[in-house]
Order: sequence, then C-alpha cells, then structure tokens
Amino acid sequence: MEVKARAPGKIILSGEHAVVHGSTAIASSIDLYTYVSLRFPTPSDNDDALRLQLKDVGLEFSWPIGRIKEALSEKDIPNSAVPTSCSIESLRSLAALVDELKIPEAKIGLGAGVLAFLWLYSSIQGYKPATVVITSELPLGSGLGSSAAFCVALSAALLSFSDSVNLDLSHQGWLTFGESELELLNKWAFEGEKIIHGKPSGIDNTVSTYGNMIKFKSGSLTRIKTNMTLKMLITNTKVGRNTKALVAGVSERTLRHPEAMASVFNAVDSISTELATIIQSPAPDDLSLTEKESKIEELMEMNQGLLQCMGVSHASIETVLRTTLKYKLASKLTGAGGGGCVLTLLPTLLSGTVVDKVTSELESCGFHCLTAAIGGNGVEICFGDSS
Ligand SMILES: Nc1ncnc2c1ncn2[C@@H]1O[C@H](COP(=O)(O)OP(=O)(O)O)[C@@H](O)[C@H]1O
Ligand SMILES: C[C@@](O)(CCOP(=O)(O)O)CC(=O)O
Ligand SMILES: [Mg+2]
Repeated sequence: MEVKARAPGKIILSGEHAVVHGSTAIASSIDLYTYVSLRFPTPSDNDDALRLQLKDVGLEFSWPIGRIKEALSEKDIPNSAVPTSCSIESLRSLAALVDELKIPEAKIGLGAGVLAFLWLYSSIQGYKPATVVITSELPLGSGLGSSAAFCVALSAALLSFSDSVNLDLSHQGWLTFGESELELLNKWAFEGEKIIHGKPSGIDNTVSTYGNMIKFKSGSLTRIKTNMTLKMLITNTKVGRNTKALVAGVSERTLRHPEAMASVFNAVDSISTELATIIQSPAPDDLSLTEKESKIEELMEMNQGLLQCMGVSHASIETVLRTTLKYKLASKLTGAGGGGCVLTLLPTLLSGTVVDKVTSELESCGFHCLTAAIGGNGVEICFGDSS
C-alpha cells in the first residue's frame, strides 16, 4: 500500500517577518505543490532500512532503522497523536546522523530538511522501515514556502498510516482530512518548520494545510473570503537565501532597536488589517475594483518599505522593484527576502502586452517569472495510484 500526499506552496501578501513578532499577516496558497509518497516494504522485501529520496536535488539517503532508534533511545514511545518538539539532545543525535551523509557543501541547507524528516518520521511512525520519495514544483529556498509544504505533505503521508486519523483507504483520487485531523497535521508540520526555520510564526504551514487565503496573527488563523480576484506576477531573483538566518537577523535588529522595530511591526499590522478589509469587502461596494487595486498597490509599496527597514531586502529585489515601476506596477518581496521571490500586482485592466514586456525585461536581467493561481485547496492525500 502506498500513500501520496501533496501540499501547496504560498505567497505572503503582507506581513512576513513582522508576523514572527506578533503582527497580522495575509497569505494565500498557490497551485504549486510538494509531493510525498510513502511505502512500507512487504516482509518478503526483507528490507530493514528507512530510505529518503529527494528527487529535486538528486539525493538519496538510507539508514538502518536500528540506527535511528539508537539515536533517539532516550525518547518515549512515539505517539502520533501528541505533536512533540525535538529536544536539544535528540536534535544533536539526529544531526550526527545527518553529518554522516556528507551532503555536498552547495546543498548544505538540505541538512535541516533531512533532520525535520527524521524527527517527523520517527515521532509519527516509530521505527519501521519505509521508502519516502519527495518531489516539488516549488523552487527551494525562494520564499514560496517549500519548507512548509515539505513538512505539511510529509506529516499528511505519515499520519494517514497512523492510529490518529481515520481515513477511507478505498477512496479514489485526492482526499482531504477532517477538521481535527488537519489541526493535528498542522501542529506536526509546525514542529518540522521549527527544525528548518528556528523560530517560525506558523503562517506557512497553516496556509499550506488549509489552503485558500488566511489572516494570521499570534498563531491563530482566520479564513478570508476573497471578493476579488488577485493576479500576481511572481519573479524569482534566483538569489539563494536561508529563511532561518534572515528571521534571526530581524530578531537581532529588534533587540538592538526595540522601540523603533515595535513601530515598524505595528505599521505592518495596520497594513495587513487594511488589506484584509479591502480583499473581503463586497464586490460591488463603494470602492470600484480599480480603486481597490490602487489601494492594494500602495499597501504593497508601504510593506516593502518596512521590509527594507527590517533589513531583508536585497539588490536583486530592488532591481525587480525598479523594473516593474517603469511600467507603473507595484511590487514587494514575499517570504523571507534577501533574494528569493518578488510579487507584482497585475491589475485587472492591465494589457497582456504590458505583462509580456515587463516579463521579458525581468527575464533579461536573469530572473525567472512565473504565474501561479492564487488560492485553492490545502493538503490532500491519495491512496494507491495518484496520477
Ligand atoms: N522538495 C524538497 N526536498 C528537500 N528539501 C526540501 C524540499 N523542500 C524544502 N526543503 C527544505 O527546506 C529548505 C528551504 O526552506 P526555506 O529556507 O524556509 O525556504 P522556502 O520555505 O521559502 O522555500 C531547504 O533547504 C530544505 O532543507
Ligand atoms: C519570514 C517569514 O515570515 C516567512 C518565511 O517564508 P519562506 O520560508 O521564505 O517561504 C517567517 C515565518 O513567518 O515563519
Ligand atoms: Mg520556509
């Protein structure tokens, strides 16, 4: 029996970083997914290893299952119903296993993902041999939430073969979880994100779990019902960066300038609140669609300015901002910044010719533009053949 899970990536429309410090943020899922397939060997396979294939980076690892048990020997019997943080001791023992893998220096960021995998696997499934295969449509480490999609899809696949969820194994095609199961899965995914990000707000795993658009503040979500279609151009600067380091940098700046940064976070909170009001306001209300879009553009520019104050912009991001401004289009970074992806609002009345021109100018700078549908389902699973 095999299970396949898929979880979407996300864009943050406003409030990244500030959300880690308690401000409101708005995020939406996108139709680019990470897929995790999980298969247990049959007794005749006589296989006693846990195998992990990371297809996107062309790497494959395996551990005799006894080595993982040994590394986590002080741990209680795994309980998939109780999301548990990885202790410092367990993290140290698992990190020693990951060190042995000799991951190439250029791909060293993957170590954190492998650590999160080992923690989630052993906590939810215990010490059983299995093969786990991961593929993704998301660029890794670019601000589109690949780490969260990885943790959410992994938690979904692992939980679907646990005692903690009750699913119809004969269902054909993609299947969603019930509310309490989603809550459990989201909590496990958050534990994985903590290993990858250090201090995540939880917005990325939450939007990947539930899908659509959400307002998120201090760990709690409000689902947003959109009353307008937002179209965004996503430009990947292809400048690599690491969310953990950027989040830590903002926290250090906050320690150095607590009052100034509190004002910055407060301003971001107001921007996100106003953005949510605009997006949710009834379609034919006193603000026309064009007026709504102009307000959103202004809020995006203001948010970008505040992200610069936090120290997470980058020369490549500034190039995207300048380029899109030539076409009177507003942009902001999305995710952790420091490179990665930039969002540009494409207003409803914008002509296709302008979109083509701005795209080709951005691509001539060496960037990669993509369009992704905003919103859509959160995590889903499929038993058997999921093609
Ligand atoms: N498909 C994947 N295969 C392997 N590792 C992944 C995958 N997706 C995410 N990761 C892990 O997540 C890390 C990137 O997370 P992060 O720096 O938060 O950027 P983002 O979440 O914006 O893509 C990678 O370095 C890796 O450890
Ligand atoms: C910067 C932050 O707000 C979002 C990070 O997103 P990403 O990993 O860059 O896709 C961090 C967080 O909220 O946990
Ligand atoms: Mg991430």
